[in-house]
Amino acid sequence: MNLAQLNQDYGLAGQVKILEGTGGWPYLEVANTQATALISLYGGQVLAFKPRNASRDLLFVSDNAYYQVGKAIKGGTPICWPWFGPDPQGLGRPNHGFARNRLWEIKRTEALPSGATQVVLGFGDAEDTRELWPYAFALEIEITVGNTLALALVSRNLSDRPFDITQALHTYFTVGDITQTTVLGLDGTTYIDKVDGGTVKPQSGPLAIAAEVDRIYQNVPAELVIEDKALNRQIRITSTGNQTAVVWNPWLDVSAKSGDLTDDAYQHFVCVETTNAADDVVTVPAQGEFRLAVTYAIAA
Ligand SMILES: O=P(O)(O)OC[C@H]1O[C@H](O)[C@H](O)[C@@H](O)[C@@H]1O
Repeated sequence: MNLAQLNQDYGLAGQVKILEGTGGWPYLEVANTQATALISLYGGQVLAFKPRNASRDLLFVSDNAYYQVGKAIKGGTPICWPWFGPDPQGLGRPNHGFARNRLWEIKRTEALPSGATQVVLGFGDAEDTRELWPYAFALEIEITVGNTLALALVSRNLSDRPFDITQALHTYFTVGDITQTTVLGLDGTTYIDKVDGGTVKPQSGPLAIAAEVDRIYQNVPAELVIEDKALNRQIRITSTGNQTAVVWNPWLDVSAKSGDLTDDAYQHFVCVETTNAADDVVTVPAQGEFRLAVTYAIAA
């Protein structure tokens, strides 16, 4: 990949620089008056986002993350697409689909009048995707770096028949101390408990995390909040296009067994994922599109 050419085509003076980074592929370094961010072309994912007035990054990236073609980067904002979780047809295709395991392209970059910077990445079907999933598509992620971080995942169906997808914006949030972290907004919903054989259970009150948590929450509201007492901040998650949200923390045993997590990693992050998961399947009509969007705001 020709970095000089990428910078000429997509660099924005004082806002966007394209550099080669870990793994040997290009990254976009965004810096504007409101925030800084680091975006990897591999996976099409944001690895760092810090508003100018924030003391800690919004996002968590594992110290043991893989930066290897064919593997997912553990941290930031991975994209699970065109399915969430294990292969829905049990054919042995990769967990969470193929979007997080490939290089994306830069589609456009723009300095917005608000002072924020927008970066749009995408990729479409190719021989290897058609072997895994037999549809023509164009997938784009619109990333807006400003006082908040906004993501919109747009799935375009270029085929002449509908397709079904499940998907996730599988974001890893930095927390000061998981034992002093709660997730608000889920009270009164039900969840599929993946650590208890998929039993459906009611949620009552805030979600405190004191063991492995892997849950698909159903009929979630548009706003969820991570309350982080140790860092003395809240992360407000506002989404559209989803009826489900996944909360995941691996806790000690799973962290210790995962090659791309340090043993104590679970203490420092929680995933609150904006999803179309379980029964929240999206059908994208032939030649149609679907938009899943989320905004993350840090509040004191
Ligand atoms: O390790 P990964 O394939 O990245 O998956 C990490 C996690 O993603 C989601 O949160 C799923 O609900 C979990 O079951 C899974 O363990």
